[in-house]
Amino acid sequence: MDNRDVILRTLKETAIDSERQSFLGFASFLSELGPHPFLPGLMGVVSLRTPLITVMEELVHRDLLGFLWRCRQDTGVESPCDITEKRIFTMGGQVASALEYLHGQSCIHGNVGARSVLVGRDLTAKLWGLGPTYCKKTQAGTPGELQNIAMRKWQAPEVLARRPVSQSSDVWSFGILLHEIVTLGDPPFPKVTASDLLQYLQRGKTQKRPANCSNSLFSIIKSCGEFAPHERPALAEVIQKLKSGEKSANNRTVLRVPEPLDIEKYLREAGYGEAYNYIVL
Ligand SMILES: Nc1ncnc2c1ncn2[C@@H]1O[C@H](COP(=O)(O)OP(=O)(O)OP(=O)(O)O)[C@@H](O)[C@H]1O
Repeated sequence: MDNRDVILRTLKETAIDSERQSFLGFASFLSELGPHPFLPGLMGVVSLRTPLITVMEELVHRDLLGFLWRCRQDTGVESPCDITEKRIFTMGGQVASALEYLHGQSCIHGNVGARSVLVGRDLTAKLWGLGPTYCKKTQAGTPGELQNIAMRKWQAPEVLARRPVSQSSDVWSFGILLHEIVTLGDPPFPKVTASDLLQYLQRGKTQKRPANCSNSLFSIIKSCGEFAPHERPALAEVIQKLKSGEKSANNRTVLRVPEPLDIEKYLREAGYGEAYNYIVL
């Protein structure tokens, strides 16, 4: 047995039958996906007695969005928060590799973004947020249907337009994720409301190049953000570009953002509904 830290996901004992089925269905979905170096490891499931539990590998820095926000300022105390351009290429390659693996299993993730990536002690990035993937696999969903209205700013135009989604729709969201990393957690399209986003994209507008973003990183972000799904690159190509970019990327300049995060402004600009409850730990 190895000595990995774990987290326990438990189902409340008062859960009704459909909740039990969904909990166990999700655990079995994870187990069927099998292990991948950049998906959080499933260590075990307690399914025969209550409380039902899935035991998952713990990634100590939790979700990437919160991690990026903690990296914005150098607090002086010892911290692992040194995001360099090289680190972006490395993390991006890890997430892209997990996404390619999911696609190989006939899944569409549907929820790619910094909040759906977990970060380990050694800053390895692993793709999570698989709830919508599981839902899509188990329910015959309408093409382009949004599982969660709060995710519009991350979704490809065909999803916003309720047209058929494909694995290329994940590639669009992956480009948004790279943009989130290089801006240390800025909201996507901050000046456009979520309801105006589709029209904005239909007019051919795109995100501007962030101040810290190199040409090679921005060219990957731009290619993922092509309006037509067939013009976006395949993940294999994205991975190859990230690997080659990683070799020459700057590993010294640590990215920082001078102003502290204003959570209310973030929620507004990211298009989250008021009910969404996000805290920086
Ligand atoms: N294995 C883990 N290690 C460390 N932190 C975790 C782990 N799993 C979840 N967390 C933390 O708990 C939060 C909520 O987890 P949860 O599993 O509900 O994720 P989620 O991204 O909302 O997934 P889904 O979209 O499938 O509901 C994550 O954002 C993360 O901060």
